Amino acid sequence: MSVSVDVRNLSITFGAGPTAVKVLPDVSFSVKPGECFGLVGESGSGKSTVLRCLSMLTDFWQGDILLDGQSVRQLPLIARCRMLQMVFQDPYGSLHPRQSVRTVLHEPLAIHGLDDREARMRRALTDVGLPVSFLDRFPHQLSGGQRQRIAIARALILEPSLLLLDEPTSALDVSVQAEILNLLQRLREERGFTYLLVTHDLAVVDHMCDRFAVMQRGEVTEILPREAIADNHASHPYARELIAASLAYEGVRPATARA
Ligand SMILES: Nc1ncnc2c1ncn2[C@@H]1O[C@H](COP(=O)(O)OP(=O)(O)OP(=O)(O)O)[C@@H](O)[C@H]1O
Repeated sequence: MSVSVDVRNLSITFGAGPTAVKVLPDVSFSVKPGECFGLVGESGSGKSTVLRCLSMLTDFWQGDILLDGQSVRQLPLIARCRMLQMVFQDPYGSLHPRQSVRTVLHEPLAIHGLDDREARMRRALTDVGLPVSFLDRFPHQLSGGQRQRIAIARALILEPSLLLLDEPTSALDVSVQAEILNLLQRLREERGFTYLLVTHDLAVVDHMCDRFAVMQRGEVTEILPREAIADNHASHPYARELIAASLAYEGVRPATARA
């Protein structure tokens, strides 16, 4: 269930002519199978854009993105969806208000022609710690944390190997954040998923990630192991500053301890 990720010389420009902006000039990093790799950095540094390029939600980039050595561009849509899934920041915006949980979970199974659909939907709900009776609920009948669990269940239902997590807890209150992070941690331990996790919060990196890249203005300034946070081992000035600010703010206690 694990997959490696190689991003090589990824670049993208939005717009054309005099208003064109090169948002990612040249990004490279690798993620090992089963690793949780964080992307952190200032707002607008291009973290979400990297995930969108990886998932081909944005497809006009240059460079190479390889999943287990295979170019993501060469993967047919169906195969790509089976290999990687994305969980977005906003559990309110990512679920259609008129679709029941059953519809949300059933749709990918039908598109991919998978059988045993009822059993798969029930298992997905159980996997994310929700009762199967939630199949008949609509988004407005769910709390923010429950919605995010449904978004995770939707991502899991096709049994992908790689999850792209775009600030999966930042729209949630602190105690719910810890629950969702613990859920993601448990799922990775059980299934061996590879995670690529975008976050603003170094406490989340400290809790979840094996390594992380610090981004600034579309560039990876430094790639560090999680252990570099506690005693601020970074050598790039921006990475050092970011970690120092985070340590000063809250001592980068694990997110679970803050709940
Ligand atoms: N479709 C687009 N068209 C034009 N500019 C875009 C587009 N998508 C992103 N950008 C720009 O690219 C830059 C990087 O955006 P991105 O969302 O990747 O940053 P981020 O690091 O994830 O930010 P945040 O932490 O605030 O979510 C921003 O300046 C943004 O305005």
